[in-house]
Amino acid sequence: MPEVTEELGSFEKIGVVTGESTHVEFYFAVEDGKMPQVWDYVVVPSNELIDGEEKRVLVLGQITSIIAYSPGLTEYVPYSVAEKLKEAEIIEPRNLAKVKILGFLHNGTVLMPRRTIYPGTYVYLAPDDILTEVYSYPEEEGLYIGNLITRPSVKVNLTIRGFRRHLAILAQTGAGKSYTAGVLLEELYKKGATVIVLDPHADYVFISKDPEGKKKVLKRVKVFRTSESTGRYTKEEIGHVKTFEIKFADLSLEEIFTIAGINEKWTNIMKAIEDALERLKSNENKDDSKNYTLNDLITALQTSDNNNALRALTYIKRLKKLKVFGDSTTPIGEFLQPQSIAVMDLSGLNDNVADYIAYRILSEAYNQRENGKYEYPIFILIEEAHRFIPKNQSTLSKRIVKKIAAEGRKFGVFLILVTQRPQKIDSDVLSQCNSQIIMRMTNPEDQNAVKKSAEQVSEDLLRDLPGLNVGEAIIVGEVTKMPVMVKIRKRMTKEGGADIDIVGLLKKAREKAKENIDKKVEQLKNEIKSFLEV
Ligand SMILES: Nc1ncnc2c1ncn2[C@@H]1O[C@H](COP(=O)(O)OP(=O)(O)OP(=O)(O)O)[C@@H](O)[C@H]1O
Repeated sequence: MPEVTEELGSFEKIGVVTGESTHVEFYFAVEDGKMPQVWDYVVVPSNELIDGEEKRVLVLGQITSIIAYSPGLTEYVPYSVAEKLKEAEIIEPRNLAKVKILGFLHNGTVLMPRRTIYPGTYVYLAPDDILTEVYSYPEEEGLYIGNLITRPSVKVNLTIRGFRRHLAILAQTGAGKSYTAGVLLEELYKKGATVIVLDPHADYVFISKDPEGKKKVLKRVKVFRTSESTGRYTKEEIGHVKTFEIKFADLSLEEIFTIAGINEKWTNIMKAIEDALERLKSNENKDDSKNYTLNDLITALQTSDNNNALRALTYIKRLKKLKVFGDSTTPIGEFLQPQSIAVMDLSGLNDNVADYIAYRILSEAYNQRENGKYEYPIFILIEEAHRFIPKNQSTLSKRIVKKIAAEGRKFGVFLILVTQRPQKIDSDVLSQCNSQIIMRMTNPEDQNAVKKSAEQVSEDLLRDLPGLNVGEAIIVGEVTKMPVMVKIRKRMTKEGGADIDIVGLLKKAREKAKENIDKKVEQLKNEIKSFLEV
């Protein structure tokens, strides 16, 4: 921001501070003829003590409401008087604007003022170049997410450094969460990130293609599916799809216990399974000692004369429902490549299967970083996060997501959680997300859940949420220097989950219905004709 000198003369003056101010908000009387918009940005000069030195600074604020009134037309003016004032043209409408202070820039960081803005201070519309400076970062770390809602000419960047403390994208359905997450994926890819996407609705399976689905725009994208999964889109529609599978014999004993839901206190059951596996291993010739299948284990338990083996069977049989066991294990290395996006398409799978796959991929990816086997940071995008980390309910993936939320930043594993049900998600994990992209949200319970999870989310901000349009977001937290209201930019890649074209599809349905009737009529005519000919 420029030093505050007389050059403020080139700024557009729009009012004067009036009434009572504090260091967090002030009011100003809007100059006649000026029409600022709610959510637009203003600057006011002020004095601050910085490192023991008095400095003139420009404090940036955002207009949170504008009250229009007329000194003559008070609430209780009867109609007859109001009409006379109007006829005499002495209404004199006035605007009073309320401003929330956002802070001032000092050496690239934002500081909050300690002094109140004095009544009588001139208020200026914040020039574009000041706003651009506030919402930009060096090329290496800035992610271009969109433009200011009130100033489309100002680009808004987020800092990739803010992802160290995880991010949540929260909004009601249809507000534009997946679209926004897609924009983030494009930006993360440009920066060289390794991204794993858990995708229950196949919203990201086209992320490699341009919006028309014709050209490949992101080169290193892989889409995985289990062999039994039918998915939302066909393999031909997506292009290349890789099979994700796990060889049963590759599971450790602990993994078998965990996924079968065997409590660590049930030592007899655990022992029976361990013995059965030992028998399977020793039965096989040495070369294929790791070739036994889940069915082999079930048979081994069934044929055992040990009662505990029969008890174990109930739990082991549950694993059959997982339907991810195949001839080999997809190595985690397939998901972890520098500058790449790996999309695990979970569409069409039931909750338990999706949960197990999420648990397996996240645990392995986390281990790779924890043990220093993979050297680059990993970003994990979890769509429909409430399904994997529900409140008051335990799932396999919840344990590992909680671990990543608490310790991931130490090892360079970062979460991006996407959900339309903030109230249904584990509140510990949500509050570990130090940045939020919040879009339209009208449900008060969801608003409250968001408020509880993030200290930067104020009542003011919650009040604004229902007023956001599709594709507009409020972004708070470590990814931005100051809270910001953004119109998310256009995607350069194809969406998977775009809203269906109801009008177009219904038109096709009518045409199809007519075609069916015409066919039927034609058929009847032919039948009558052949009947008459007989
Ligand atoms: N920034 C944007 N620019 C243009 N169109 C957008 C934008 N954001 C969202 N849309 C459109 O709005 C519709 C809903 O978006 P999206 O599917 O991302 O919403 P969602 O919040 O993820 O919904 P759901 O919870 O149902 O998955 C889509 O058709 C999408 O194309």
